[in-house]
Amino acid sequence: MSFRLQPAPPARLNRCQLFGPGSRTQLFAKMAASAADVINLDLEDSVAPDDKEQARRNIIQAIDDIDWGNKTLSVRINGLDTPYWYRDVVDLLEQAGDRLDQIMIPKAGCAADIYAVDALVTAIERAKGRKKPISFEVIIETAAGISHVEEIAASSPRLQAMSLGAADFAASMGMATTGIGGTQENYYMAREGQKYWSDPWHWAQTAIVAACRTHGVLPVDGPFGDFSDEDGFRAQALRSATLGMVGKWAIHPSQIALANEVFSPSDAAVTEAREIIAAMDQAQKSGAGAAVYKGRLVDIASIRQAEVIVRQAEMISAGA
Ligand SMILES: CC(C)(COP(=O)(O)OP(=O)(O)OC[C@H]1O[C@@H](n2cnc3c(N)ncnc32)[C@H](O)[C@@H]1OP(=O)(O)O)[C@@H](O)C(=O)NCCC(=O)NCCSC(=O)C[C@H](O)C(=O)O
Ligand SMILES: [Mg+2]
Repeated sequence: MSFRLQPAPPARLNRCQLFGPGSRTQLFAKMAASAADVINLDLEDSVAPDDKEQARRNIIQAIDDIDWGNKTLSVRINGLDTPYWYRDVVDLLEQAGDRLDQIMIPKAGCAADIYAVDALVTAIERAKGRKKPISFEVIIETAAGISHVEEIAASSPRLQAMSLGAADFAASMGMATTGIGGTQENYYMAREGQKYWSDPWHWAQTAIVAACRTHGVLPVDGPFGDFSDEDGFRAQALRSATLGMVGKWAIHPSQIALANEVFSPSDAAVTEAREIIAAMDQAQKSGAGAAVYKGRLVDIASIRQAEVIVRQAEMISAGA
């Protein structure tokens, strides 16, 4: 381990982030009653320009009026290249109550983007005497964002989570696809007449996970566009979880249970993790640095892997 220790990410559940447009008020109570860990009320791309001001008012009212339970409540503001974002921040921070937990900054391109929002939020919090500091989450969804992913992850102590936004990412990168997440028809290897599909999002996801883990931020997989494709969503989510991401967005209620299932360790995985920790405990007591568990090597690194699973299980049972 480096002299500089890897910071722990925020100890909260982030298995599913459910999105809904700020202009569709009839969805808000359904979102609050859902099984998602995080709610994202949207002011950005799911809201038409003519509806932006009304959507902002809807969200400010709903933050105070609706019982959001113990969910993390986040609002996605407009991008810093638009005329809307500063008013989103000012109105939210000046008019919404303390139930608002987080602001999501889309299309983050460099650390200075987060610095700008932080400066504005900090000034309003002080001026208004807001007691609870607002946290941030960002979306990496541009070529600039992925190029500067590490400086963005390190940009502010307010930053808790970072998502990959596959739709805008594909557009910004000039990728030859209109798909949002998942394997793509033309992204394959060919061998002996057979096609083997690969994952075009893999490298961006691993870059995000590495940046997040370096700076104690939660790495999250973004949207999967085809909400009628359960198998496709599950496969994408399983790949993300395997790479170290902690959760995934849902753009439709049908995706919530799938995300919760994939990003919650199974009972068997938790039992195995506890057994590995116990096996290593025994080994260390007898002076050994490694042990054999179910015919395979486990060592001190296995304890750290197992502890990730046990910690996640403990958070789930504490939140249940
Ligand atoms: C995608 C939708 C527009 C579909 O809406 P709708 O046609 O109403 O769906 P259904 O008729 O199938 O709905 C069934 C019931 O579920 C309720 N519902 C629908 N959506 C939600 C929701 N988001 N939260 C809670 N409940 C929801 C309906 O009201 C029906 O209820 P009932 O009648 O009582 O049975 C819609 O789902 C939607 O608007 N989704 C969110 C879209 C969104 O926010 N997009 C932004 C995030 S993705 C993005 O921005 C891309 C990213 O930035 C990137 O670049 O990658
Ligand atoms: Mg986007």
